[in-house]
Formats: sequence, C-alpha cells, structure tokens
Amino acid sequence: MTDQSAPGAVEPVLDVRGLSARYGHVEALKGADLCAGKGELIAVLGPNGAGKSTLLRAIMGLIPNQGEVRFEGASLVRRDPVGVARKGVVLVPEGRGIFGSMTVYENLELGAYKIGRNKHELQRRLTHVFELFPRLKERLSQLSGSMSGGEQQMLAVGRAMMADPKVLLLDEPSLGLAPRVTGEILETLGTLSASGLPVVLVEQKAPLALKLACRAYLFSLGRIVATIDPREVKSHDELAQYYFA
Ligand SMILES: Nc1ncnc2c1ncn2[C@@H]1O[C@H](COP(=O)(O)OP(=O)(O)OP(=O)(O)O)[C@@H](O)[C@H]1O
Repeated sequence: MTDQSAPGAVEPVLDVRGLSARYGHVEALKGADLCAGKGELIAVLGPNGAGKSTLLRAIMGLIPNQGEVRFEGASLVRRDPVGVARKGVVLVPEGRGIFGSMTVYENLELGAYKIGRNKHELQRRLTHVFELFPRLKERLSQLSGSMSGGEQQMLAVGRAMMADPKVLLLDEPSLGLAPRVTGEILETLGTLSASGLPVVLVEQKAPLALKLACRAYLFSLGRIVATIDPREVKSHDELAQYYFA
C-alpha cells in the first residue's frame, strides 16, 4: 500500500525546491522543500515568525527569492505574482485582502478577471462558490466591509475560487475567527482538496490543520524542521517539542 502522506506518493502539482528569501539581513526562509499533489491538503505549521507567510509570498513571487518552484512539472522561472496567478496558483492572503467598499458580488467578479465577458463561465463559477458558501449568495449586494469576519473570510476563499485555481494557498484563514466559523471554513477546504484541488494551508492552530492535512511541514526559524504524518501525532503535546526546540 502506498503511504499517501509521504511526499512524492502523489505526483506533485506544486513542487518547491530549496526556496529561500530574506528581508534585508533577515534570512526568513532557508531552503524549503515541499510539495502538494492532486487531492492533497498540506499544512504548514510553526510558531510566530517561523517563515510560513514568507514561504507563500516567495512561491507567489511577491518577494525576491532563490530556489525553484515547479508547477505541473515545469519550472516557474522569472516568477512574477501576476504570471504565477495566471498559471492557477492562487493565494488567499493573511488579512483576506477583500475590497471592503465593494459588494460581495463585485469582489467575486474580480476573482474571475481572466474570463473577460464570458457570462456563462462567470455563472458556472458563481454557482460553485455558492455551493461552497451558501451565505455569500444571500449577501451579494452587501458591502463586503460590513460583513462579519467569518463571512469576509468565506468571501476571500470564494473570490480565490472564482479564479478557478489549480493550487490554492491560504495564509491563516482562521485568524481572529470564532471556532464554529473556523470549522466551517476549514471543512470547506477539506472538501475542495478531496475534489482534487491541491491546498497549502498555513495555520497556527495545528490541531485543526492536522485533522484535515495528509502531511504537515513544521517550520522553525525559516527552516522545515519536521515533516509530519498527522496520523502519527498521538497528542498535540508531541508537537510542542518542535515548537519549543
Ligand atoms: N516585511 C518584512 N521586513 C522585515 N522582516 C520581515 C518582514 N516580514 C517578515 N519579516 C521577518 O521574517 C521572519 C518570518 O516572518 P513570517 O511572517 O514569514 O513568519 P510567520 O511564520 O508567517 O509568522 P506569523 O505566524 O506570526 O505570521 C520573521 O522574523 C519576521 O520578523
């Protein structure tokens, strides 16, 4: 039987090799190797300042970086954020990045910027997003800035889905949210990965992420210090040894 949690057990869609990035003299990411394949949700864990957000920014080409990011087997050379997004690698950033003075519908429409005036495709994608988050359908004309934090996070994920991603990256979608709505959103991410979409989830709340993930990468001081099979984590105290090592 193949061990589905082992890196490489599934053909990687996103394959990150030796990725490094720095802010001035701060070496925030030091040679990260990780991958995510079809149907895999991988968790990126670690304490504050471990380099998790930097990893996502470097994959997207939002900050200068060294190393290689391969997408569907080909190297994403000279990565620029727009080019990476056009390929289908889509980031839901920390803080959500939605436009508060625009309606829910307008935010969703922006996510589908690549399809131009193709109304049929727009409708198809909206229908999918409403299946994932029925609440958004009820709030289409509401200014998104007036929605609750949980609803705004649903919109951020919904808008990313409007781009029809081939890989979805999320930076702490649970930040500041109540446990119930966090559960709802993470469950939806589980559904998306089960439908085949590779999902890379940066998450501080390790126990929640480990419930969904097939594999977790634990970061500390810019490095991956452990690759974890969530089924082997007997208690969450076990993880603490890495957090406080
Ligand atoms: N714009 C920046 N300028 C300088 N240093 C930065 C910048 N952004 C991050 N850093 C530093 O890089 C390191 C990694 O930060 P990063 O935000 O990637 O960590 P993180 O694991 O995502 O933490 P958190 O969970 O708190 O968001 C930290 O030491 C941080 O202080």
